[in-house]
Parts: sequence; structure tokens; C-alpha cells
Amino acid sequence: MLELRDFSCERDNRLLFAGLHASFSAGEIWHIEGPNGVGKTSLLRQLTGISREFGGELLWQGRPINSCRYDFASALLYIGHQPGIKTALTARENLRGYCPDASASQVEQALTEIGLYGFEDVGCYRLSAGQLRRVALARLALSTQPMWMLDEPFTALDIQAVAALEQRFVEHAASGGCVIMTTHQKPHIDSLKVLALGEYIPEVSLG
Ligand SMILES: Nc1ncnc2c1ncn2[C@@H]1O[C@H](COP(=O)(O)OP(=O)(O)OP(=O)(O)O)[C@@H](O)[C@H]1O
Repeated sequence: MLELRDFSCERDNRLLFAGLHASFSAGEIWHIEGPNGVGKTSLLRQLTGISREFGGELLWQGRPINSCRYDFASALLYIGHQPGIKTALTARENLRGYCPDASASQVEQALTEIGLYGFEDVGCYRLSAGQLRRVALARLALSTQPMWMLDEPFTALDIQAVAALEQRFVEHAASGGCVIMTTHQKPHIDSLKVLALGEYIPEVSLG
């Protein structure tokens, strides 16, 4: 689905990583790992197209990303490190805003599945950090996009919610999707693929 060739990232005249080659295919779950500041979020933002500054090549289904941005964006669901929730709205209102094509019953089911039953109509400013994360992640249940990119999706989740999320990733991959995530927690997923960003730190910095 997505391929990197000789990929690199520079921030403030500092080369974060270079010489990265990777192919992210249907049916795979990827863990981008590495220490704080190594460039995991920066890489994910490059992969999503939010950040267009990178060295090397980024290909979507064999085509340079610049030639197929609409196709790529249509196939992508990105949930960043910040939950991206409008706190003045309720969980239901947020989810409807994100997924306007979903029916009312699909929205209810997604909120129930993610463990927000009873909190659907509470203003998000009154929810806990873990509940806010769940509001953001409820979009996964309604997603039709094959490519999921998630920055620190497990943050603030309890043990049961982490396990349920891992299971959702497995189901998504089994149905032909691809998941790319950053996390400092080792996911408990069989056949997880790992991109260890710390291995691509260049010896010489720019500037
Ligand atoms: N907007 C920015 N402008 C300039 N430099 C930035 C910016 N955001 C991050 N950086 C720098 O880029 C480097 C990589 O940051 P990034 O957030 O990608 O790391 P990370 O691996 O995701 O870290 P963490 O594990 O702490 O989340 C850091 O040294 C950081 O200071």
C-alpha cells in the first residue's frame, strides 16, 4: 500500500533519520518504535501527508504521493496524539461530526463498543483523559478507510481498552487493512511488524 524509499527527515537543520526503506502492506500491523525525540511523530506526519517535507520517495500503491494525494487521503484514517475532540460538544456530536455518513444506530453502536455507554451526551470537557481518547478512537469502528495511522493510540487507556484496541487492529488487518502506529507500550499482537527508528539515526548531523 505505502512504500518509503531512502526516506529521511530533517528538523531545524537536524537530521532525525535517514536511509529508511519500508513497505506497509495490506494485512500488516506496524509499530514505529524508538526513544523520545527520535522522530516517530515526525515520520507519521510525513506518512499522512500533513508534513510534506521529506527526503527520498513516498509511494502510494506504486505511485508518487504527489500524483495521487486525493486517492491516498480517501484511504487514510489518521488519529494524532492529541485526541482532536471538540470539548464543548458531546461524544455523540463529535463522532457525528467526524463520520457524517454513519447512521444514528452505527454511531450508538460505536460509542457502546468503545465503552462510552452512558456518557454519549456528556460534554467532553467533563470526560476523563481515557474517555476522551475513547471518543477519538470510536471513529475506528465506523472507518471505511483501509489505512490507519495512529499516534500513541494507547495513551490513557486502561488495560481492557488496550486489549480491545489491539483486537480491533487485528480484525482490521485480517480484513485487508493496514495499521501503522507509534507507541511506547509494546503491543501484544502476533506477527507485529516493527520499524525501530533509532536504527536510522545518522552519524553526522547537518549544520
Ligand atoms: N514543530 C517542530 N519544529 C521543530 N522541531 C520539532 C517540531 N516538532 C518536533 N520537533 C523536533 O523533532 C524531533 C522529533 O520529534 P518527534 O515529536 O517526531 O519525536 P518522537 O519520536 O515522536 O518523540 P516522543 O516519543 O517524545 O513522542 C525532536 O527533537 C523535536 O524537538
